[in-house]
Amino acid sequence: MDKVIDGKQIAKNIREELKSQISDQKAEGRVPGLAVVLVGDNPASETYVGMKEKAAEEIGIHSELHDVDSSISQEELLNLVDQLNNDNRIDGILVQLPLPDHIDELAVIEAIDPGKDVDGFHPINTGRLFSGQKDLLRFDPCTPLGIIELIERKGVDIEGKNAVIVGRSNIVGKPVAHLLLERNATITVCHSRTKDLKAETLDADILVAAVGRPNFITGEMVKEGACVIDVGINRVDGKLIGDVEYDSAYERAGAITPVPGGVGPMTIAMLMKNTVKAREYHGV
Ligand SMILES: Nc1nc(=O)c2c([nH]1)NC[C@@H]1CN(c3ccc(C(=O)N[C@@H](CCC(=O)O)C(=O)O)cc3)C=[N+]21
Repeated sequence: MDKVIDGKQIAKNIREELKSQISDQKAEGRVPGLAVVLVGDNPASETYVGMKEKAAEEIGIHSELHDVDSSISQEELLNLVDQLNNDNRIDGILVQLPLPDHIDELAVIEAIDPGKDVDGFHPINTGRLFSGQKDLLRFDPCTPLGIIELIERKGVDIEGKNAVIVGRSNIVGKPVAHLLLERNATITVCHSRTKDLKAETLDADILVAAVGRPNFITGEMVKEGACVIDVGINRVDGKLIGDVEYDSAYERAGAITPVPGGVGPMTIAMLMKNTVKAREYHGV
């Protein structure tokens, strides 16, 4: 089988699966609704938000963009979130990050109704993930969820494997560690103070690179046959470069995600999945 994990294709398959669920929801009386809040005019954010809207519309999710000026006050933004919390047509709320410096990101995230937090960033949702709560409604963050889907749909078994995560961010490193742990991997989380990074990564059956540094993980740091997931999206001279030096890592890996076309499209597919899940929870 091909070593390359085709995130673009897998994301497309998932969107197809969601499409039929959404048409059932429509027949039931209401399609899912997603509100995307974009503050200011960061070009990267505009691109991502555009991709999210396009994906939503394509599969029949009602999506609405709330594009507000960067001068919006924190209070006004919290009011907008509150208005969306109380809007029955809206199942999912996404506030595109990063936010301008004068706004307290955490305060905005905490203002989102946890039942509409399709990003999975609210402390209720991260708390339920970190405590292994499976019975109550829980939204897991989209990029980590996409990583798990890529691994599983490639047919790589997670149970009992050594999973090494490089990077400890709240949006990728920490949550993906918990998702892997929940599937009985043995996890190691590495970061800038890790003493011997190469020794750790060479032990990885599953290696997740989420550091935000172009070509940081080289082939000689990859264990023979490992499943390598590259979460990096670094723009270098107008080109997208991952955190993994692809060519050298490809030689050693058993499976590997490209950048672009790996994790990125899955993040968006999982946002759609969480929105459909939110609609299921809210009912008609
Ligand atoms: N509240 C919030 N939720 C997010 O999920 C969120 C966010 N804020 N802020 C920014 C990051 C980044 N992010 C990406 C989504 C898709 C691609 C993606 O599809 N990338 C394509 C390439 C796209 C291109 O060419 O630029 C790929 O990797 O193939 C990348 C990055 C979501 N984020």
